[in-house]
Amino acid sequence: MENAQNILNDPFKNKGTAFTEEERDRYGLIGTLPPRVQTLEEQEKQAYNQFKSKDSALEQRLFLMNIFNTNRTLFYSLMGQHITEFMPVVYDPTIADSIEQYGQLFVDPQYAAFLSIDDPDHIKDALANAAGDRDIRLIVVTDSQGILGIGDWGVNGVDIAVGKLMVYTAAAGVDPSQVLPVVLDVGTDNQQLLDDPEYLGNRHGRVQGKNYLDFVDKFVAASTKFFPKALLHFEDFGRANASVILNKYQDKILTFNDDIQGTGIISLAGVLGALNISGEKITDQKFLTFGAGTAGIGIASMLYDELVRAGLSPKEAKKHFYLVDKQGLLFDDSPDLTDGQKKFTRSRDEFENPDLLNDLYSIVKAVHPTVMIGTSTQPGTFNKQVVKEMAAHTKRPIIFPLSNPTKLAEAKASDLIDWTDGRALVATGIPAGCVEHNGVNYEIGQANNALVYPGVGFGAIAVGAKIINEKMLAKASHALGGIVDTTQPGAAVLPPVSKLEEFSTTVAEVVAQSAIDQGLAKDGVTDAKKAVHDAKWTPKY
Ligand SMILES: NC(=O)c1ccc[n+]([C@@H]2O[C@H](COP(=O)([O-])OP(=O)(O)OC[C@H]3O[C@@H](n4cnc5c(N)ncnc54)[C@H](O)[C@@H]3O)[C@@H](O)[C@H]2O)c1
Ligand SMILES: O=C(O)C[C@H](O)C(=O)O
Ligand SMILES: [Mn+2]
Repeated sequence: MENAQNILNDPFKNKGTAFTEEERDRYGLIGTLPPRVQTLEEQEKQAYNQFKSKDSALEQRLFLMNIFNTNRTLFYSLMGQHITEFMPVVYDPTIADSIEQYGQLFVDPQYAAFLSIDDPDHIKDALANAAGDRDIRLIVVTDSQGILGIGDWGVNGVDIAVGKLMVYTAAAGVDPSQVLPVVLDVGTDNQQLLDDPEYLGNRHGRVQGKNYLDFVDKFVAASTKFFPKALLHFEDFGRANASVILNKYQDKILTFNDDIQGTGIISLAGVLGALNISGEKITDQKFLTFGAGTAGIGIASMLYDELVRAGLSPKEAKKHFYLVDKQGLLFDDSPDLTDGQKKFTRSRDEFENPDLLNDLYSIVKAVHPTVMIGTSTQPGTFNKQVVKEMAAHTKRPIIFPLSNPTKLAEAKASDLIDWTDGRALVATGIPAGCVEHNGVNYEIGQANNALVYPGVGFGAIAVGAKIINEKMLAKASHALGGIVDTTQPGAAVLPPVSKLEEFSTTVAEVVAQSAIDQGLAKDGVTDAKKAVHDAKWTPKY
């Protein structure tokens, strides 16, 4: 007979007061719980009332994490019913507050693996200890150098790995006992953390260069060996490392970079949705990406691939892009270009006064973009002057301020609608409420990779895909961008979070089908829908 406390303390097995009398007898639980047996529905009601009684989003989050830590079934059942309300609490933007205060708020390691660069010989042990006897199919790993837009948060970043995995289960139905959050603690350059007596990570600067890359390689080797069926999802690595790691591994193992690829897919989906509404063609658009880092380059690359798929030559496709970073508009001879940026630079002789193209307003005035996407971490930069200038030269300006969390967004949805008199087609990184303008209700799509990575990853895992490639990503974008109700005035460019579970299944199915069609699925898997259906976990006792 199992020890009662082992069951009650195991969030994957625990049902709390919902253990039936027969189960209490079988598992040696008699007398360890109050006598009344509750249903899942009764537990949910009581938990939801407690959730509602909390005064702040952070307190709500801490309460929900308490349930997560003790009973995964109850947590996900509750989240499934209140997905729109819970997403901003469990995930972005509230997750940013919990990351900043990780040491102060710490109560539970949440089954994560903490891998220390000071102890590389124990990578295997750490992974094995954290996984226990669980059959791991999905790993979200971060090194926390670029957490959302808030920068380097050292070991605290483990929360983003936990949070991304929560969305995987809530959205797509990944079995929560088959996931592993991992943080690579390579030190931190965040002085506030280094000075904080309550900081729980390695107290030294970030290890970089060869030693860092060797550590990442060791982690990849160990995790692919131990968990050969698992997808390795990279999250919030720094600008200098994210694309290097993706390029190194994307053709070799089942891996995915959310900030590059997930953000690329959701942005393309949003653009396709917007073009469905405006009736315009993608090949007629001029794209300006403001903040040409990990996400900005991921977005430009995904849009570029779409233009090529639409029939443009690589040379013509490239002409549709204008990348802006700290240096201003990026030219062939701009200093400090990253490899990703070099693919999309412009020539100075295209412009009358290239030396003046240092600020967003001047650039918008010179370029007349039709699509403007912000991944700059610079709040308020899509200001009235910039937006009015853009809107003066295009009928339906497509404007996506994507920087997270809330305090870093390039603009507020309501301002964009106001300044353009309802003409802008808007999506934001964080959730935005409906905007009323001149009697029309404008629904604002959320262009956050959370709307798409769960379906992509789950589809790939469900059919045992060998890799994730461009064709699968394109299928995911089109599946999402196609779910827009163009008949409704003020329609959103992306489907609502309330339907996250439904469209995550759609995305998973198209990705799974693409893997099968390309001969990249596991032998014997021929039916994508069935594979996705069979793999889906539902929160039930
Ligand atoms: N909505 C989403 O799904 C989503 C996904 C990924 C990232 N993001 C957000 O995008 C932002 C950037 O993330 P990232 O991972 O690409 O970070 P990053 O550091 O790789 O890129 C940020 C880029 O912005 C540039 N930048 C900084 N100041 C600037 C300025 N004044 N003008 C122009 N460019 C400037 C930086 O030089 C850098 O190239 C973050 O806020 C993040 O939350 C959103
Ligand atoms: O985490 C998010 O909300 C989206 C994205 O991955 C980000 O880094 O901002
Ligand atoms: Mn991210």
